[in-house]
Formats: sequence, structure tokens, C-alpha cells
Amino acid sequence: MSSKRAYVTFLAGNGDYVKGVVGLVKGLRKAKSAYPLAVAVLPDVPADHRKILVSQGCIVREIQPVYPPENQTQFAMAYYVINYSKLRIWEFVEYAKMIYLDGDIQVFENIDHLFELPNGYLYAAMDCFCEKTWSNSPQYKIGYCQQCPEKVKWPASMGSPPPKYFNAGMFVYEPNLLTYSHLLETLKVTPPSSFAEQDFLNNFFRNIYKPISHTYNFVLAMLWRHPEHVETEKVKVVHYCASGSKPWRYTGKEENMDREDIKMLVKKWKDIYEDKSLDYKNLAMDDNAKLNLLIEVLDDDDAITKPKKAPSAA
Ligand SMILES: O=c1ccn([C@@H]2O[C@H](COP(=O)(O)OP(=O)(O)O)[C@@H](O)[C@H]2O)c(=O)[nH]1
Ligand SMILES: OC[C@H]1O[C@H](O[C@@H]2[C@@H](O)[C@H](O)[C@@H](O)[C@H](O)[C@@H]2O)[C@H](O)[C@@H](O)[C@H]1O
Ligand SMILES: [Mn+2]
Repeated sequence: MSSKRAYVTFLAGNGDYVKGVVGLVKGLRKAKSAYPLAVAVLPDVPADHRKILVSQGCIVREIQPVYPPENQTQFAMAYYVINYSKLRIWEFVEYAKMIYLDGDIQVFENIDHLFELPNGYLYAAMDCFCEKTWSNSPQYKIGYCQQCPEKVKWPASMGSPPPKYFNAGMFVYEPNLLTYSHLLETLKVTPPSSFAEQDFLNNFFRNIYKPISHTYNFVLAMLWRHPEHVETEKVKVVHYCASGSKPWRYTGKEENMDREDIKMLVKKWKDIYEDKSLDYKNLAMDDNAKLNLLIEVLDDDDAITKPKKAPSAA
């Protein structure tokens, strides 16, 4: 049984989400995470994007797409259909425990301690139902949100309130082949719904889902939908999922995107993305480089005669 741990994200297409993943791995490095970032890439991720990820110290793993059963579903966003491919990460059983992070997430403070959470559960932060993306849902239609269940109570006439529902942009889980095959088998007989794999995962793990604080997956809409719950200084992980908030393509033109707090969080992301000191340095130096480094160190505080500097590697 492996005891290895890693972060894992998902990358599809030849577009600009690769920038999100580069930002993420540099953010984890800045937060001094002890664990690597694996990237599950669909076959359509081009070689040059994969090279960029490897050069930044990512572990690139190709996965095959996963499609939901034939359906007429209108996903909240058409591209959500590719997100079912996230299910492949349950197959990464060389790791005992993983933390999944969307490519549009940034980790601003170390969250390695989440790997110590007890096994046997799926940990994730609760989502918010107030954005227009939820307009087809019964919750949205009556103005109910799990973030403030007292504001608009769930009417008894509509049965029991929906169970706690997590945002699938971040979760702590254990890869497992039995769970993996059960996931794929169950998907085959599950009619797709608005939030694609997020709805599916919430239903599949409903008995072992344990909510954790939005500190670990701060969905930006919380800023304008539930400011009473927001303690920005406590937020460790920011999820740029609000429409128009992807930092690498931010224009500030969409609704809510001209807010000062949004501008500050986008700048925080960009500062990390552009910080060359956070680029991966392959520390496997060659012998000459090691010898020269040693000589430099000795030069500083030692009077003993030193060997001539080795010829620097060609
Ligand atoms: O063209 C795309 C769309 C999505 N993704 C991946 O799928 C995740 C989920 O999509 P997204 O974050 O856009 O959904 P949101 O959280 O905004 O609903 C992204 O973070 C990426 O990791 C990707 O790689 N390429
Ligand atoms: O495929 C479904 C997606 O559903 C979730 O995003 C949603 C959700 O957060 C809504 O609450 C927001 O309103 C919406 O903007 C946002 O796109 C996950 O972040 C993403 O990883 C992925 O699972
Ligand atoms: Mn996301």
C-alpha cells in the first residue's frame, strides 16, 4: 500500500488553462508544500504545453476522456461535459491520498495539513447556489442557499432540504481502484445534470462527504453573495470560478469584476505567475557545478589551499 501523497489537477484542450496550472504549481511552491503536483492531461493537451508543465516540476499523466451517457442535458456551461474526465484521478493509486485542485485555483498558504485528515471520507468546501449558473435549480428559484439556510427556509412542501453540496473544484480524497470502477459503472446509468461531474460526485459521495471551511476553496461569488461569512484574511485557497475572474484572461469588464477585492486577488495570482524566482529549478546539478559551488563556499571562510576551480561544464 502506497503512503505517497500529491496534489492533482486536470487539464484539457490547447487553450489557456495551462497558465492556470503553471500558476497553481508556482503557488504550491511559494507555500512550501512538501508534495508534488500531478496533472491529469487529456490527449488533446499539446506537447509544448506538457513540456511547460514538466519544466515547472509537474508530474504529467495522460488520461482518457470520460463521457456521460447520451443525453439532451443543457449543462450550466456547455464545456462542463469534459469535466467528467476528472473521474480518472481515482485511478492514481500509486498515491494513498491526493488533494484535487481545479486549474483556476490558487493556494496562497500551505494546506499540507489537510493530508492528515482521517481516511474514509471525501473532504470539500460547500458551494453557493446564488449565481445565475444555478437559475434552473429549485434552490435558486426560491432563493435558498445552503450558505444561509435561515435567510430563505426550505419549504416543507418541497420535502427535506438538499443535502450539503460541495464545489468540486477542490477535494481531499483517496485514489482507489474499487471506487474508480464503481464511479464509472454508476456514471453509465446516471442521467447527466446541470453541473455535470460536480452533481455526480456529490451524489456518489453523499454518505462520506465531510464539509471543510471555505478557507480551503473560496468560491469568489461568496464576496458578493455572502459577505457576512467572508474573512478574507483567513482564506488560504482562492477559486477563480466566477464568470470573468480567470486571472490569466481577466479584463475586469464582467459583472462584479470591477470590485477592489477581485482586482487584489487577480493581482495576487498574477504576481505569483510572473515571479521567476518561483520557477522550478532542477537541482540535479552536474558534478562540476557541485564542485564549483563547494569551492565558492570554502572561499568564503577558509584559508586552506583549495583545488583549482574545476573547468565549468561546457
Ligand atoms: O478548457 C478547459 C476547461 C476546464 N479545464 C479544467 O477543468 C477545470 C474545471 O473547469 P472550470 O474551473 O472552468 O469550472 P468552474 O470552476 O469555473 O466552474 C478547470 O479548472 C481546469 O482544470 C481545462 O483544463 N480546460
Ligand atoms: O463541471 C461543473 C463545475 O462546477 C463547479 O463550478 C461552478 C460552481 O462553482 C457554481 O457554484 C458556480 O456558480 C459556477 O460559476 C461554477 O462554474 C466547479 O468549480 C467546477 O470544478 C466544475 O465541477
Ligand atoms: Mn474551477
